[in-house]
Amino acid sequence: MKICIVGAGYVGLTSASVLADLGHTVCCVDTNKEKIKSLNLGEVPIYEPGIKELISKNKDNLTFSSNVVNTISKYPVILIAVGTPSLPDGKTDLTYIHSVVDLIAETLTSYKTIITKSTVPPGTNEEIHNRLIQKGIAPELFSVVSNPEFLREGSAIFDMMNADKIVVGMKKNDKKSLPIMKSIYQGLEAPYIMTSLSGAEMIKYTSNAFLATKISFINEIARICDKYEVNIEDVVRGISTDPRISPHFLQSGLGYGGSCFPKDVRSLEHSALEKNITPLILQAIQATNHTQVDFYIDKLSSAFDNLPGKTISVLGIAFKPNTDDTRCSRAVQLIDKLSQLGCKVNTYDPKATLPFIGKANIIQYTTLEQSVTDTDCIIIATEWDEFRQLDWKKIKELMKGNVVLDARNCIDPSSIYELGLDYIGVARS
Ligand SMILES: NC(=O)C1=CN([C@@H]2O[C@H](COP(=O)(O)OP(=O)(O)OC[C@H]3O[C@@H](n4cnc5c(N)ncnc54)[C@H](O)[C@@H]3O)[C@@H](O)[C@H]2O)C=CC1
Ligand SMILES: O=C(O)[C@H]1O[C@H](OP(=O)(O)OP(=O)(O)OC[C@H]2O[C@@H](n3ccc(=O)[nH]c3=O)[C@H](O)[C@@H]2O)[C@H](O)[C@@H](O)[C@@H]1O
Repeated sequence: MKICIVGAGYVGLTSASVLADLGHTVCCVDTNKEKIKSLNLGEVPIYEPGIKELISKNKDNLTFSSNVVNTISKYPVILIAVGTPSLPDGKTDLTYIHSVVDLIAETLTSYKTIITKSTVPPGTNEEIHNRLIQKGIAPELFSVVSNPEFLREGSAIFDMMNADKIVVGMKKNDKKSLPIMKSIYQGLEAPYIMTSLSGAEMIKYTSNAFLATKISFINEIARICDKYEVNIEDVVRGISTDPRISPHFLQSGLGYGGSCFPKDVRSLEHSALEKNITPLILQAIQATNHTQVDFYIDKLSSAFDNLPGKTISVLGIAFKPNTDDTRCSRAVQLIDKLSQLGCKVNTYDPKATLPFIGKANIIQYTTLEQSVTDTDCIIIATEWDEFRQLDWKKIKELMKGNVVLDARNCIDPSSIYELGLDYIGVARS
């Protein structure tokens, strides 16, 4: 099958490499000429384990182009994977989606299956269908399919190849799209969840909102445990043998970040408010998440007579391990807040780069050793394996002070205490 993937971001590139690996002829297009140029030179503009190798393995049937119109016009299957960021009021910005749909409308002369993989609010795919009709495209010339994506950054290839489901939303009278979707994903052993266009959109938002709920819930419980000197890990162990609860997504820490949970929970709140539903739980999830970084800074302040002026090494910049993505990273927010408080911040990340430059009291180092040297305190802000396995004896020799704040509950407090360092965590008694 010939598939054009629109958008060479995390989802577009993962889809392109996986679908090419499944044997399809794939062209991935993007308006960002620099991105396409580097992809055509064999470079991959994002860090995602395994993606470079998979692109290279499938180079015979995977191409990249910045000629979006030309490619869209030639391919019968268009998979849209462009960004859907938040507007200031939380509503989803559909500008990129609309511009792709308009390009499809301009060039459509033979039947196309238009698949929306980007996360879009309930009602969007119906709007896409109506937009094409309003532009004079005959309904028998196209089908719109909602096919949301559930991969995680850092394990994107694995997640797509081992999907636990393939959600397909279609219009009631659509008889053509299901066989096309099944042949696109032929080779993946995942159950199909069939629903309406808006049903598929709601499944995606509900999934992300539910996962974000688990995180904010456990962070709130950790705050209570902290006051009663109870170890949060004991509590999680104690509840998670119950299959109704499960052990997943109950890691307390700085809170959720990334390009999706913050924007998608806000977007779902916005969709609810538009229909006069007050989404109290969605609002509470966000309120807890927004105050997590401050909660950790308060904990840190209690370890010093005067926090401003101290030199702090923040280990981790990415919003989670195994990615270079810093969008809505809690680590970045922590770095920014500490610098605003008057601390000197050294930072280091194995893959990610600070999204801002030129702040006098923030320095990103290229080695961990440089970042921790002569610091009063070390904060683990992203739980990269490299930070879980630190040689704390060596680190202690490099540091000036003796405080370690584990903001991701990823190190064993006893290994820190043994060396005479002070371990600070939330609910890690
Ligand atoms: N990042 C993730 O882990 C996941 C993201 N999603 C959803 O997938 C969508 C894409 O997310 P990411 O891949 O992270 O986005 P991204 O921001 O990494 O990439 C989007 C790409 O689309 C390109 N683009 C924008 N307008 C275009 C146009 N008119 N024609 C061609 N290319 C265009 C941009 O230049 C950019 O390279 C979003 O809706 C997101 O919510 C869903 C599941 C996982
Ligand atoms: O729609 C999306 O974009 C994707 O959003 C998340 O994937 P992702 O953002 O890549 O990463 P997660 O592993 O879900 O982590 C999100 C945030 O939650 C935090 N988190 C995660 C798990 C946990 O137990 N505790 C916790 O604080 C992470 O540190 C990170 O900041 C979902 O897990 C994917 O299923 C979904 O496809």
